[in-house]
Amino acid sequence: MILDKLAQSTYKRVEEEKKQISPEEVKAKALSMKKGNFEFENALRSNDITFICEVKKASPSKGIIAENFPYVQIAKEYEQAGAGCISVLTEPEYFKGDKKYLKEISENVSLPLIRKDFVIDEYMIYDGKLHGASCVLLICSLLSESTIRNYIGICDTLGISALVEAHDEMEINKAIRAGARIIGVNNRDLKTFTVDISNSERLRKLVPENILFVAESGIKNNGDIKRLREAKVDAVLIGETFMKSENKKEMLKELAAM
Ligand SMILES: O=P(O)(O)OC[C@@H](O)[C@@H](O)c1c[nH]c2ccccc12
Repeated sequence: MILDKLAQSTYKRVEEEKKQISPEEVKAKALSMKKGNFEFENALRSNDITFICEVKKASPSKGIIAENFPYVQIAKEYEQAGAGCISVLTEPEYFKGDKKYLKEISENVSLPLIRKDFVIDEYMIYDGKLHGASCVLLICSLLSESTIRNYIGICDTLGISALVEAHDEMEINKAIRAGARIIGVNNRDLKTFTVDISNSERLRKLVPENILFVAESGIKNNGDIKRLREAKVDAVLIGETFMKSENKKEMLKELAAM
């Protein structure tokens, strides 16, 4: 399965990173920064659906999505278009992401940013904070319930949020028990790569209203947004549809239309 490969390669990457900057140093540096104000989750609490727009060059399911990849400019366009938050892929091998994209984008836009990566070590949370993240992704199928709870605690000390990603009913319950304040449902099945928006519609019903809910992946048009609005999701996470669109402002307007 692709997630196993991703986890393995991430593990190796983090071991290399620890040789450059030790875990103690990354932690101390992150803790010495100004504590965040949970900007990411606050942005999701607005009345209407919040758009989390993703900066993504490639993916295992689609290969290269954007040959031309002016990441800072893309992030600025998202900000001007009216996005609520931005997701930045930092996984280098399968998504062609980079931590420097996150850092540079944080220096050029003021929207809350999520570090989109496969967090398997607390090192990545502290390092995410150092690179300007207001949120990290915690994937249920990669982490135990107690680890998720522990990582949310680390995020709390830094004033950043955790988006806990679930695929099915069991993982939703795991996320709730672990104390998630934001749960994301990936509409893409990572075994088959097929997408189905009804996954979000179905699982939304299992999540209490006080927990923020994000529908992720495979969102293409205004009809999809209408369905998800009706299902009472708080936010949508959209990558490919925006990355492939020439005019991101027009695209967001079209998607958001009531
Ligand atoms: O490009 P899409 O289909 O709009 O999907 C965006 C986002 O949901 C997807 O990139 C994603 C969802 N969960 C992830 C976990 C890791 C990496 C990437 C993802």
